[in-house]
Amino acid sequence: MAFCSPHSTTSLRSPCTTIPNSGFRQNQVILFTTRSSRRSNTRHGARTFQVSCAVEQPIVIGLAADSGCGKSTFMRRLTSVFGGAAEPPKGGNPDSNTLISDTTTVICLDDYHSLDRTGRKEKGVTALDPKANDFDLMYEQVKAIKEGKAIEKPIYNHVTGLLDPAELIQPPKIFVIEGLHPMYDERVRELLDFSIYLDISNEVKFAWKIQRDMAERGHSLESIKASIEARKPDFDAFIDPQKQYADAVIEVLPTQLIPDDNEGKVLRVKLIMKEGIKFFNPVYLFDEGSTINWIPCGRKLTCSYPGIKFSYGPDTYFGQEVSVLEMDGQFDRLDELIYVESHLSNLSTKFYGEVTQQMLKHADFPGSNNGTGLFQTIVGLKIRDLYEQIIAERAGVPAEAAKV
Ligand SMILES: Nc1ncnc2c1ncn2[C@@H]1O[C@H](COP(=O)(O)OP(=O)(O)OP(=O)(O)O)[C@@H](O)[C@H]1O
Ligand SMILES: O=C(CO)[C@H](O)[C@H](O)COP(=O)(O)O
Repeated sequence: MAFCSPHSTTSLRSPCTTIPNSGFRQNQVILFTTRSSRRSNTRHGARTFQVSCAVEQPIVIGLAADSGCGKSTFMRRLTSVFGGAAEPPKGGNPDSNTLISDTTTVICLDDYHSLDRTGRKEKGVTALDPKANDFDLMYEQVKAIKEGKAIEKPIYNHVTGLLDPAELIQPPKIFVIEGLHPMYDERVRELLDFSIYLDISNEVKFAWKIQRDMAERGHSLESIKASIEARKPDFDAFIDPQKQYADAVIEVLPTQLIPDDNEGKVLRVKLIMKEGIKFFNPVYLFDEGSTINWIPCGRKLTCSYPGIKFSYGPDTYFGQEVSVLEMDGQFDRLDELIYVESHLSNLSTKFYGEVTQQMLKHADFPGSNNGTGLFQTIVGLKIRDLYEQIIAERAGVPAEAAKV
């Protein structure tokens, strides 16, 4: 398919020629960004220009969390709810951080690091520091995607620690920005149709990091501790405060079912859902708005020590009204989750048992036997529902007609 002529003559990667299998439609707006220097650890000459005029307007979802806190796992669950597998852009940089499926494109905001690894070291800043990130470009490009324009997004290469040449990102139906700062910059925050924060307590983060970085990456216990400690001041200053802006927060804490537990294997997980968000109806247990404690273990749910406890009720979070659903403990048999599912309402499922089916499908993902997997799956379903309602509203048709 051929592109129209750009309004600017900046030298680009074939902006006006045929790109096979690009999926571009005629009359689509394409916003390109170029940078004159790739080697530099700061960005120079970033520019954008428009090619023609256009069409589809994606919904934009923000997912914030610290590194190693389950963003990728969550994204795999979300993509699966829409069907189809998510893959890096075909034929592109093998170290791309982007994942594309039929419906969703997930970009990692690490790609907006303005300082590479050496640059951060020289300046004595961490990747969590806003000074190491280009929020102007992030805003400009998320806005462009939201307007249905394609972008040339930079790539931060986690293997080399360098800023790689940009990759072409086309507007999908659902555009997810995941990373350290999706809700940090007010301009970017305003573009989000829905936002999620994964709030992993220090104890649990430490346990997960040890599990991954010691077992899979050969790091020592001391180096893991040191890395967590080194990040903590900037995490507290720049990442953690974003949770007040999230429409849904998944908070992961040590269990209260085992006194003084320090293993971090059994988890207490809270799904904190803001009230009054358009197209988002919080999930509830038994009776909307009531306060409920429920121990489902018994004839219909097999539970070994320490058991499972659910709680649900209204609360406030950063001064805002929320509903909180909590699960402490873990499932012995995932197929029995259907019993729990049948007591939850407003799940936005398309058929009875869809939550259980999704969980069984990804039983090998981290957290599938506890509230992290359950609540990530539920939030995935809520995002699908939100998308369908937004599309229906735009088209002026009933939500049923916009089902994916
Ligand atoms: N729900 C969970 N239960 C137990 N462990 C988990 C869970 N989620 C993530 N982990 C652990 O944390 C590791 C990192 O998870 P994941 O890759 O999803 O996080 P991430 O935020 O995308 O990380 P990064 O930003 O470093 O790429 C996993 O390999 C696993 O060890
Ligand atoms: O906080 C992070 C988000 O993933 C990373 O540490 C940051 O992107 C820097 O990456 P690297 O350690 O590969 O240089």
